[in-house]
Amino acid sequence: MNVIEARGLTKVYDGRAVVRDFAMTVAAGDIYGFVGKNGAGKSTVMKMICGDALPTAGEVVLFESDRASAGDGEPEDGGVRRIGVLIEEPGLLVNLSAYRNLMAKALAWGIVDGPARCEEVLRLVGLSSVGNKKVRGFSLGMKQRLGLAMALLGSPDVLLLDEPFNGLDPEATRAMRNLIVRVNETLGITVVVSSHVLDQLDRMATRYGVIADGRMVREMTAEEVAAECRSSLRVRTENPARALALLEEAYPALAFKAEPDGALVVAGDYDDGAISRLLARSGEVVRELSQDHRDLEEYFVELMEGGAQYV
Ligand SMILES: Nc1ncnc2c1ncn2[C@@H]1O[C@H](COP(=O)(O)OP(=O)(O)OP(=O)(O)O)[C@@H](O)[C@H]1O
Repeated sequence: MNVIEARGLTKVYDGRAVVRDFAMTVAAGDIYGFVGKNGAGKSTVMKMICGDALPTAGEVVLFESDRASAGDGEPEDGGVRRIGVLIEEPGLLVNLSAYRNLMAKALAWGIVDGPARCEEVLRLVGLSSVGNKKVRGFSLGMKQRLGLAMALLGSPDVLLLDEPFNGLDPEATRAMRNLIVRVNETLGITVVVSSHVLDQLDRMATRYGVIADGRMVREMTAEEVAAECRSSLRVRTENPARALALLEEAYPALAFKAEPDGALVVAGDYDDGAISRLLARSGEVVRELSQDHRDLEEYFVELMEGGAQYV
């Protein structure tokens, strides 16, 4: 089931479209890595999904039932209550304890059995031992985890987390990442997490969406991203045309590209040793045989900068 579907989503601020004809699909169970540069429109999209901002045009369908479309006026709750949100500052009252912050929200939301639920989410995010301490003394990482506890309070089916690693040190970043994976795996909560910390997304995202200039550049699975980033093999021989013919004949499942300098770039599930032996056996003089690895960051920067082909 798709838990979020955005279609033709557009948001205009002060006469400027900051999100344009935007499409996004998040399936149940995903950890959806939402990638984009500063100002690309990530927060605005997330606000439209959770009902904090109304779209100027287009619609967001939650849990496959219609909710917010342009010009609806006040959004109805067609699923918004099933979304937990951590966007920007968690809005904590620093003179109150973590527990009291949670209780204030539990009361405002009319959450049944508030005290037990607050204890439960504190335990979930690893803050039980400091639940009665004032938030004023919390580190940024603890505040972010409390923000996550607030988002979890209403037992959501989906979490929207906007830049949850911002400003966190490596240990707090790891704790936050582990927490996100745990709520996804053990509670079955679908998570949309925006971040430009790509190596963190790389360790948890099951799908990705890349936004540039307010538009969706591409959505893809983690496997598709891994395939794009897989190593390629660069082969330079004395007689490139003959080498290409030999390799194409021997390995029909691989992809070959001829570079302007005569080198062949081999992509796919290749065995570099076998290729080297084949060329040597056939009398081809190999001048270069090297692996070329495209890293994730490089790939996403390419997508964000070259994003001419929008979906
Ligand atoms: N309430 C608003 N009024 C006017 N312009 C806005 C408003 N909110 C966002 N913008 C503008 O919309 C654009 C997209 O902002 P948004 O915060 O959605 O981007 P982002 O991808 O989340 O970036 P960042 O990572 O920096 O938060 C920016 O140019 C921003 O200045």
